[in-house]
Amino acid sequence: MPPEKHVAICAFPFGSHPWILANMVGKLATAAADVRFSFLSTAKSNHVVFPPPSRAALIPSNLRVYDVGDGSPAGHHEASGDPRDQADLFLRAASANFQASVDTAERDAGRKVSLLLTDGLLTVVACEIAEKWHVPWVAFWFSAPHSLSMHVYADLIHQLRRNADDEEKTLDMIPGLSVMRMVDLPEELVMDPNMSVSCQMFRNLGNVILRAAAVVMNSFVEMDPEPLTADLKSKFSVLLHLGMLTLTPSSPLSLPASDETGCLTWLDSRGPRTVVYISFGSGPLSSPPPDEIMSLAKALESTRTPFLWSLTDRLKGQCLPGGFEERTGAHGRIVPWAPQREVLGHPACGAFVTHCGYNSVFESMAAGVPMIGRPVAVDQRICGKMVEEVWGIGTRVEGGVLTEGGMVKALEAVMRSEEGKAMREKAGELRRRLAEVAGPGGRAAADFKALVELISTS
Ligand SMILES: O=c1ccn([C@@H]2O[C@H](COP(=O)(O)OP(=O)(O)O[C@H]3O[C@H](CO)[C@@H](O)[C@H](O)[C@H]3O)[C@@H](O)[C@H]2O)c(=O)[nH]1
Repeated sequence: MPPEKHVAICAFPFGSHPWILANMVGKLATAAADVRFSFLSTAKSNHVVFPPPSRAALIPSNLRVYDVGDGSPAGHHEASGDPRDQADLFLRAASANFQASVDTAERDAGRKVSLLLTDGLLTVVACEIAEKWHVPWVAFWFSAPHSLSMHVYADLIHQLRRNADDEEKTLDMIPGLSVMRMVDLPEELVMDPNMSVSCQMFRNLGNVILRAAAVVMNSFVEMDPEPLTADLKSKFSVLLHLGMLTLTPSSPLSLPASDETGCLTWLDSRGPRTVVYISFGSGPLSSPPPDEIMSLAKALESTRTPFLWSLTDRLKGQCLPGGFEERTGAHGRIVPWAPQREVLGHPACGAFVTHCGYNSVFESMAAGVPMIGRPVAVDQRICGKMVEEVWGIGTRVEGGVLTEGGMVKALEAVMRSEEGKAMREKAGELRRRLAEVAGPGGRAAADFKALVELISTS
């Protein structure tokens, strides 16, 4: 007999988003074995997240993966160039492309879709499809809860933000956000909505997401400021907190954690808390400009700080000073991809230079490692601010950009000073707290059960 329920999952196929969604869906498919799940993303993203044949074998049997068009014009192999243009092309065609793939998925399953599960960034598209098909939809919010709140209050923010002088105004009219300023707003919220399809969609997101049957947060209710959580709870029909989806026990579909690049073995040979780990996330939009990468490299070389750097071959070729790898080979290592969670959890890891992506910040916190933040885009200013000003577990680089002098100071402060010791102690306290709330008795475990129930009965 075919499974009774059929959940279609719409992925936003950029950066870490499809990985985290796939990890979550892997867990849901295991927990709700009689529900059919159809995971829809671009061929390029599916090929990375579910590469054949080895990882494909790990996919639960009730989960099928379908390719959707990436929006590139007919005749082009795939959208190319600026990642923002790729996102725009994808979003422009997303509604039609998802609907076409769902038709195939429904034919394969012999069942109509009963629920749509979507990345929160696809809110406008998902709402349009779900309302057309008369099915409920659930949105996953993978970023900081603060940024969701900013989207929900976008109209109010836009009324109050009239000119450049307003940039330093705090957002104290929004519950739980009094520490944030206008200038910390995610850029997709402040971009001119007439610029592109994605700008329009992101600008409308906050109003439309209120119509979701449920919103699932990638955070722990116990870790978020109470006024913020209480306010969001009052706005949504159902608000669930599944904890950091990359932290809680992984499904077979979590990000690759194997140590193919030998990072952990290399760390084994280093002293406790001596190595600085560097990564600017999983997508090209989050990398600082080449001259800043160059300045960071110079600071690592001049201070002889042991380092492990996750840096793509392209950036390595473009941005490092000539002969850098040869000169620093005795104390540094560059790899194209690192098993980040394991690296941060290694005793040799003393600090993390990060773009302050939401997952990276929480992975560092879960490992008790202090951070040096260089926020680059989207929600990273918010996360950087939390790290430095609210949690006290790191510092942002001087002037907001990487310079050799600023980086030397930051390394000294975090790796070797009393200030750095205090940051590490606070990070250690948060690590213990996170371990407690992520456990089987925590709220995240109860909310996961509630989501499985919702999926199985909607
Ligand atoms: O060598 C590497 C590099 C990255 N990662 C993993 O990749 C993920 C990166 O996630 P995140 O830190 O959130 O960065 P982005 O991939 O850049 O994430 C995008 O999506 C996030 C969630 O919406 C936002 O917070 C960020 O600002 C946005 O850039 C983390 O789980 C890392 O552990 C590795 O495992 N190895």
